[in-house]
Amino acid sequence: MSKEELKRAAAAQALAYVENGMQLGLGTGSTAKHFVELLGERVRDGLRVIGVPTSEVTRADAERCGVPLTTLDEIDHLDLTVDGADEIDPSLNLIKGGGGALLREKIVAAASARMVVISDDSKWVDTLGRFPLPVEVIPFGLGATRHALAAAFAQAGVGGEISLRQGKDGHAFVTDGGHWIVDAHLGRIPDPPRLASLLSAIPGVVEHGLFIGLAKTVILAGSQGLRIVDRPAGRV
Ligand SMILES: O=C(CO)[C@H](O)[C@H](O)COP(=O)(O)O
Repeated sequence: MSKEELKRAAAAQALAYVENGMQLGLGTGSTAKHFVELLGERVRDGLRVIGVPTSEVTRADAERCGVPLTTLDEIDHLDLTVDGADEIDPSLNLIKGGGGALLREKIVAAASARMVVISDDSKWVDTLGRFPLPVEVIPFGLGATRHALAAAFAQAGVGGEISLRQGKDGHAFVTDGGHWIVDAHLGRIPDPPRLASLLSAIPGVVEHGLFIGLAKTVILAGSQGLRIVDRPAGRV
């Protein structure tokens, strides 16, 4: 199976968690796009759901696929969010934000009773950090924010280069919220919850790509088939 087929297989399995009448968070990225397309097929067959997209790209995909949409202004909670991830560890902590949608993705996941992550099995790692950690920042005061980030990384016992993400036009990549993203090349994050708290305390940081304790279930598709992993009880 190709990587795209694996992603689609994981997305198809996530449909098993969808029930009639549900309010759904719709993730961003190539794997989440498969889910939106498959959900659209079900909607055309009569499934009644309403979705909140986590990015403008996903909004356009969902509209194209005929999935009815709302916002977290009109409703205040979701039953289920289905989203991809860049890395997943055995405690089901995640790195997200490779596609630049981490802020809306985290708001939507936090408003959901359940977050199901769909992925091919290449994203499963023993320790988070090989994938550069995205941090969404306010453009104002970037130098000071970078300095504070470096201090937080040192305090957490990690270190590495911090780079400002660039868009296809060669300028700073701008998120749907009008912010910038820096990617921190840390290699290894031994204590993700501690690093997450340190990053959240920095004024210029809008949000970071560590998703701690949000994913309840991960559906991994690999050459041997599907593996469903639920978060171990009591683990953050
Ligand atoms: O966090 C994300 C976007 O901000 C994506 O879920 C993540 O980057 C995975 O994307 P893909 O499914 O394309 O590998």
